[in-house]
Amino acid sequence: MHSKDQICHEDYQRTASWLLSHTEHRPKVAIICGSGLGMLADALKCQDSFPYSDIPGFPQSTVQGHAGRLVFGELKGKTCVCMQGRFHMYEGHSLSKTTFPVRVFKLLGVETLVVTNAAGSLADSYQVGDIMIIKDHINVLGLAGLNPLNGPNDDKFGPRFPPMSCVYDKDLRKMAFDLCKSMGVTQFVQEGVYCMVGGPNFETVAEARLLHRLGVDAVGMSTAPEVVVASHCGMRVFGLSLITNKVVKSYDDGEPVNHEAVLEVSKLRSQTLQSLVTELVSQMDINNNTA
Ligand SMILES: O=P(O)(O)O[C@@H]1C[C@H](O)[C@@H](CO)O1
Ligand SMILES: Nc1nc2[nH]cnc2c(=O)[nH]1
Repeated sequence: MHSKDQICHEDYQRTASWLLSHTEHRPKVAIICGSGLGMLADALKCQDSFPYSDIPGFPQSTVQGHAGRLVFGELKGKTCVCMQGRFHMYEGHSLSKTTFPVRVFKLLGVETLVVTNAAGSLADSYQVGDIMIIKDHINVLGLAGLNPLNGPNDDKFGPRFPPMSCVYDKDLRKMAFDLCKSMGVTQFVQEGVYCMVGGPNFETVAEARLLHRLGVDAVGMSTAPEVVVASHCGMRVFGLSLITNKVVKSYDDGEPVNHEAVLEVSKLRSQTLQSLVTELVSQMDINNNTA
């Protein structure tokens, strides 16, 4: 490690080598679980799991609803690695630390990243409990110059100036929507734009109105940096937001949100989300090389 915030290729390599020597799983898909969505990992068979505190170089999870475990295993015969708990900038991590696992996954051989999050809705037609397939994102922090790719570019991962105009894979989005049809759940499935803000406070009414006018459908405090880093190193990306609350856009009514309520709603759709992600991974066109 060079300085507190600067992470070099060897740091990622060291963590990846440690993991490769502690599990025989060789994942092609990585799944990042959002707040209260850690149960996605419960569907993995033949699990090897590691608390983040045991993994050299890994940051620690500090948020309730993020267990802080890396779980390797199989979803319908496809080898995956699942983060039960992610890292947010508001916890005090640098953006390069919050995205550290994504580059480690790349070195493990992961080709597809599935991101999930809990988010508040701005779109008037959305309901609490809706699942939003992420079509695109607005990275407020990135627009303001806070980007995990800041600093010297690591050409071994990707180019200095990566495009971001088609990040969320169109085929996977269609596959997910078709799966939702066959599961009979399209009445609560949406497709929309996710916006990442820094948090940890939820939005003021004026901020909510601004985001709404910008075309944001759902807002949260994560995901965009992970997706930027994954896309930079050539991974295919698929994302889901679970709408846990409606963001208050009025001074006269609306229930102020809190994290406990967010976690409570996550439970409501846990089974559907688990089935959707499992089926999606099982239908993905990936070569499953086991060690
Ligand atoms: O990790 P995610 O983005 O799912 O977590 C969301 C955003 C905040 O961390 C938290 C607020 O309840 O949930
Ligand atoms: N920023 C933000 N993040 C969330 N995560 C879950 N709900 C919300 C919300 O309303 N706003």
